[in-house]
Amino acid sequence: MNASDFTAQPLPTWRRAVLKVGSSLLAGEDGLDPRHAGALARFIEHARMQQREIVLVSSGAVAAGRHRIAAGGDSLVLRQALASLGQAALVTFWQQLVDRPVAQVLLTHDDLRNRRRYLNARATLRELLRLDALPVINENDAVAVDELKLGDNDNLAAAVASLVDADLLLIATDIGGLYSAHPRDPAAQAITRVEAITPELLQAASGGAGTLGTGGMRTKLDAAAKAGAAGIATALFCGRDPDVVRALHDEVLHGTLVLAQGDRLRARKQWLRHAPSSGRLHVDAGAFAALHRQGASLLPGGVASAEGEFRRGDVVEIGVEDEPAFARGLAQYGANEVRRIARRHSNEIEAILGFRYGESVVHRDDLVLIDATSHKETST
Ligand SMILES: Nc1ncnc2c1ncn2[C@@H]1O[C@H](COP(=O)(O)OP(=O)(O)O)[C@@H](O)[C@H]1O
Ligand SMILES: N[C@@H](CCC(=O)OP(=O)(O)O)C(=O)O
Repeated sequence: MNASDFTAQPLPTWRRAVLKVGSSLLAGEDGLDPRHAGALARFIEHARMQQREIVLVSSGAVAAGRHRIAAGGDSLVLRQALASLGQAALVTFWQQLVDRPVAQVLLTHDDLRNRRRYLNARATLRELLRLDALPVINENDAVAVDELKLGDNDNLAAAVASLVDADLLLIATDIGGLYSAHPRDPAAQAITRVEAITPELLQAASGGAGTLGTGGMRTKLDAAAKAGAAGIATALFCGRDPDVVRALHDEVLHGTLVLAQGDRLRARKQWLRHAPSSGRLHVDAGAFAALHRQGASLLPGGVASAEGEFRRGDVVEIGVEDEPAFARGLAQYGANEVRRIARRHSNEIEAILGFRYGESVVHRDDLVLIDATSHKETST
């Protein structure tokens, strides 16, 4: 069983991806081992040169912690302690492999279910990408408890892919991709393309993890199903094979591609178009032109006033004075905050409010233009 079982295929077009790297690729005899991570780091740097963005979800804290302290057993609380012992080493490990600042972000499922924390995590990650830092995400193992735990970083990576509006989820593991049965079965066949995740496939993937990993192929398929439902394709590949990783530079996948269910942007824009709105932003002609022609974000300088009592994260309509709305989007700031920063420069937000979620009132990723007369969706 190796990567040559998987015939080459093009990667879907992408501009922002989440790359998940499993413990199976990082754990060595003396703690974390850069042998396989080096090629992945070069891929991350190559993507950056092509103006692409990568958010890294990296396992390996438990493996790093195990090396630092002699402790037997495998209880949940011991794993949590080991993750705490190893997390700093994990982030330092990645920092040594890439040329720009890395930023540690620890998340739990609970964070992503809580509306305020979800929005804050999203704003922080966007800001890190804008600053050209490499976010390195891991589960916040010390506080994750059974019922709140995402269970594994494969599912965390899928949630993060939706959170940051990624176009692609890349999962690097220690095997070439998905097989029709556990790879210990000599009859197992490589599956290069998955159009729908069926109960049979889930069954085929349920034979358990490798010695170092946690979830095995099953959690990777669960993650691919979640990403797919959000319109994001998943590519599973072997991060131990430098040729496989190198091929990604040329948009070629030797592994398994799990297709998305529908188009991500369309699904999201469709939702924005129909979700109930909680208020309205009245904008000036300059903002109208910027949003319409350049696909820009709505900055506070272009906002004349806010109507309604919307909160941060609510859907709002956007219109010029009292004309019919020409756009809809998610407000980055609540109505009272928008009233205070309206007509001001983005640089002044922090001085006025005492905090800042980002420079825009509505980010362009969260904006859909509508034809004010026919209310048909137009492109942004
Ligand atoms: N149908 C299958 N196809 C491929 N791998 C499978 C399958 N079923 C179980 N596996 C196991 O999943 C492992 C990869 O998952 P895991 O050990 O959790 O790695 P990681 O640390 O990268 O998450 C493989 O090494 C393999 O042993
Ligand atoms: N948060 C844990 C990883 C849990 C996990 O999902 O591991 P893996 O199956 O190797 O991706 C750690 O950093 O060790």
